[in-house]
Amino acid sequence: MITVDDALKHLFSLVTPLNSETVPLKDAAGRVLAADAVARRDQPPFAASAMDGYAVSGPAAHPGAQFDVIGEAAAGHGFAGHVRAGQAVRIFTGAPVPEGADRVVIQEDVTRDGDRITLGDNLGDNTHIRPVGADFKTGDRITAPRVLRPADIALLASMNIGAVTVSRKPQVALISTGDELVMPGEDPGPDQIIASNTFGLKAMLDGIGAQARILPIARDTRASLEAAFDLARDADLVITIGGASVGDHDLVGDVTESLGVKRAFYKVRMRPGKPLMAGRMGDAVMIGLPGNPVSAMVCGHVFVIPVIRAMLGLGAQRSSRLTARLAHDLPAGGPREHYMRAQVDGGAITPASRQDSALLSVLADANALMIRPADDGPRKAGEMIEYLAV
Ligand SMILES: Nc1nc2c(c(=O)[nH]1)N[C@H]1C(S)=C(S)[C@@H](COP(=O)(O)OP(=O)(O)OC[C@H]3O[C@@H](n4cnc5c(N)ncnc54)[C@H](O)[C@@H]3O)O[C@H]1N2
Ligand code: MOO
Repeated sequence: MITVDDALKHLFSLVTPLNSETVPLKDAAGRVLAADAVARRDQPPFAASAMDGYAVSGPAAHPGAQFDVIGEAAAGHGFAGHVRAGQAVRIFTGAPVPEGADRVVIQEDVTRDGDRITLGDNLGDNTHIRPVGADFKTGDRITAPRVLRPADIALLASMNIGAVTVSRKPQVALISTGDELVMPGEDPGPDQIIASNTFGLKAMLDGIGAQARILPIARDTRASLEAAFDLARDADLVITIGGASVGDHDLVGDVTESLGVKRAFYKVRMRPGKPLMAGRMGDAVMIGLPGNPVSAMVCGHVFVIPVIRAMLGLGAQRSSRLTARLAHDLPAGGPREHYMRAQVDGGAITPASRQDSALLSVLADANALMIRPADDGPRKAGEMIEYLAV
């Protein structure tokens, strides 16, 4: 059995980052920017008023000063003339500040009588003008790689970038294996249960920028499993679930081997998730996840998410760990690195009382996988311990 870190290293060595494609900006949220985006203009492109008021020459703006209003500047419609001594231009938020003016006095500080204004007593120092390029300048860059968040999309739009270069979405084929499984919504026989793992994993992987496809369930025969692999031919990542252990009906290892998969490893010193395997299947990475539902989801967090991120060009890094304070004492741990379903609340972490890897309800109640290193000694309440947020 190898360690989690070594298994991850093997997995990363199987990954080649995917190529890129160009997508319209409106479809780019959550995608990974694959080439720097370069601003095509200054923003604002002109000195702009930040408030509704009157544009005047700054030095003349003192309490009681009077000006003649000679025109108007609105957003989208600037004032063409020049503002001279004793003159003001009515101005609105977002409008270009006219030539000769370098200050906007907000309308709350002005009394207007016909076309004449008088400034009030509390003018302050703020010019209420946003200089050219205050937000960004032509040539400013958003650097790749970067997962595009809504704020990035708004910034790209403002830079007048209508389409962006992003990493292609990893295509993932998810194959459940086992005669006991039926799809959600179907009518299970007395010895059957519902396939849950492919659904949980699709949700997890689609959520980080992959495109996962749930294939028909492979039955416990070589022919059925081979047919499923055939359907997965164009995937970047082929994931099987179940059939990975040592039972008589656990066929994934045998079948993948006969299909030419060179196994990079089998079995990891972790709990849950021990019977994990991985290798290369043609151009694709193949990962065989254990069937127990919590094991499959934990392996998704620990291994599959980092693999997808590496394919997206985000680097070869394990999932980021946080730390929390143990809420109570723990007895010594076991020989495998243990990802315990846990609750983090106000900085304190409490592992669930039941840790059986079949219990999806416990996983759904958890917001953390608390990580106990292999052969961990007893722990005291208050000690800091690492976890993955889930
Ligand atoms: N003698 C031993 N038995 C087992 C060992 C072992 O070392 N020696 N390891 C145990 C561990 S740990 C795990 S994890 C399981 C994993 O076994 P498999 O990967 O072969 O998984 P299956 O036997 O096919 O299924 C296990 C369990 O999970 C259910 N299952 C499978 N696929 C799905 C799915 N898509 N959705 C929902 N549930 C699924 C399946 O019905 C079984 O109940 O082996 C232990 N045994
Ligand atoms: O490793 Mo199994 O995955 O402990 O349940």
